[in-house]
Amino acid sequence: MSGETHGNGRPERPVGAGRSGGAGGGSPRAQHRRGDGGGRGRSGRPRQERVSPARLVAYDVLAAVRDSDAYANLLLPTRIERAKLSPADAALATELTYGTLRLLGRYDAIIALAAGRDVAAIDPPVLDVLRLGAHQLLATRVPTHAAVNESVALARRVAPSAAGFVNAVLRTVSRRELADWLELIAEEAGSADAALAAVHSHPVWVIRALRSALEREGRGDELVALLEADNATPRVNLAALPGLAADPAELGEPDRYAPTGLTADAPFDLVAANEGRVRVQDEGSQLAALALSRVAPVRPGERWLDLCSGPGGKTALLAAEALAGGASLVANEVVPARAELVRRAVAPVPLEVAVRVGDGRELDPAAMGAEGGFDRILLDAPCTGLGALRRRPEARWRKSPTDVAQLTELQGELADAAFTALAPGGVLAYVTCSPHTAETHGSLGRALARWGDAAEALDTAAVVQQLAEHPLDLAGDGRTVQLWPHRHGTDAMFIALVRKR
Ligand SMILES: C[S@@+](CC[C@H](N)C(=O)[O-])C[C@H]1O[C@@H](n2cnc3c(N)ncnc32)[C@H](O)[C@@H]1O
Repeated sequence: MSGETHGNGRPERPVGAGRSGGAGGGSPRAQHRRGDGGGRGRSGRPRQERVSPARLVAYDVLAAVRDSDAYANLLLPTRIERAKLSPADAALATELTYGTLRLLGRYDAIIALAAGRDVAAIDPPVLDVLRLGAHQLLATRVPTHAAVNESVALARRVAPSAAGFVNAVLRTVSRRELADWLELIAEEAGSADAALAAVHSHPVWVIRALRSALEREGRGDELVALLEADNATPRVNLAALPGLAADPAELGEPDRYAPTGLTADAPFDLVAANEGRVRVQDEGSQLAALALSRVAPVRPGERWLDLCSGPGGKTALLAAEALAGGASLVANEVVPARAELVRRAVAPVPLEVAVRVGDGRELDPAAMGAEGGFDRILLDAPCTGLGALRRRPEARWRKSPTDVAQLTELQGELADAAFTALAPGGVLAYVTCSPHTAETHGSLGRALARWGDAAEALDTAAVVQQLAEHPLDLAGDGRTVQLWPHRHGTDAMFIALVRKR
């Protein structure tokens, strides 16, 4: 990790001195005027130095995330393919992109100190070059000279007149170890939460939401472990569709909890060889789908609904379970492109899964082939996704508390529609990939209050413990299950099973 090869001397002057002057002196715009970005050849034209293709791809994705709200996990693979990167370069591009996006809050605090100015005063393309450079210097084994020189060369391409500024800021960054910088940015922060936010690179409101979710379990002291887990690269976890693929133990290393889950040395080869019957899927997502399919033995002819199914990861697992038990399955999704992904996800399962494109709040079970209602409904509700921050590196910077208010309203409406569409005796699984208590206990608790005696909260923990391969360390009264990245190695999935009386 950090500090193995880069210089660790002291800065030539205290970082605080940068407050007035900062590295490189003057604003990047002033440098544009002075032209101390250098980088002109004899012809007077800007020099085009070679930048490694991996760094170009990483910069390209950061720029698209910034300018076009792109999703790094969707864009990166296509950019890697287009640039024909070797496996080693693809791994570097992935590390640089994901690492920089996850730790962007930390790097911005460091860059602000090193540059002596707020990052808002730095042109966005220049800032992205600095963030990429800071990540290489502070979190990778890239040698200092390579990290700085490549960043300066990149700056010459995307913001030529700021090359000198980039050089100066990154040289300042390189003069301290990561631990020193973390101490400094914590000291500079205005409050304890702001210090946690800067050091662990999460927005303050997310830190508070995660703390409150942990404190609800009496485990507030696990906050830092959770923040660290959010910043780590998650393992590539697979699901072997039961009855359609070989057992996890035959394919690789079985997961600790999900009976369908595994890891493998060459996961993508395994996925390709199994043509959709082995899929990439978080272990917690598998447990959520299985909690519904295994809450009780399946009676042949049962009718199941996956209400918010795109892109279809849980639908595929439910489809395999429905096929084995003789149930039917309808998948609903409001976004047509995501419904198409659901169709692709279920294609390898030899079960006729009807995929409906529509708003889950407007359901007519009879028109969907379930006269009298569905026997099992999965509501994997749209949510902030705060439980999957390791997987969606830019997500933490895109969400805001306003989203929570809008989403909890939608969650309540979808839950009411799902409960109405249940047959008497039917079971609803309310699931979020967020541990935010407003989206978990808040949305669920209000729904249960509305449904009154018609609803019975089941012992979800007992169901999940029963199906898991090893006992899970769970908190709470059993009516809900909250999984955690730092405790279970899964996304922070929330699962609650409710029966309609
Ligand atoms: C958390 S994701 C579901 C993930 C999915 N279960 C899986 O495992 O792949 C929530 C989905 O709900 C969809 N959605 C949002 N609002 C909806 C609505 N009103 N009706 C139906 N689906 C909706 C979103 O487009 C998104 O695909």
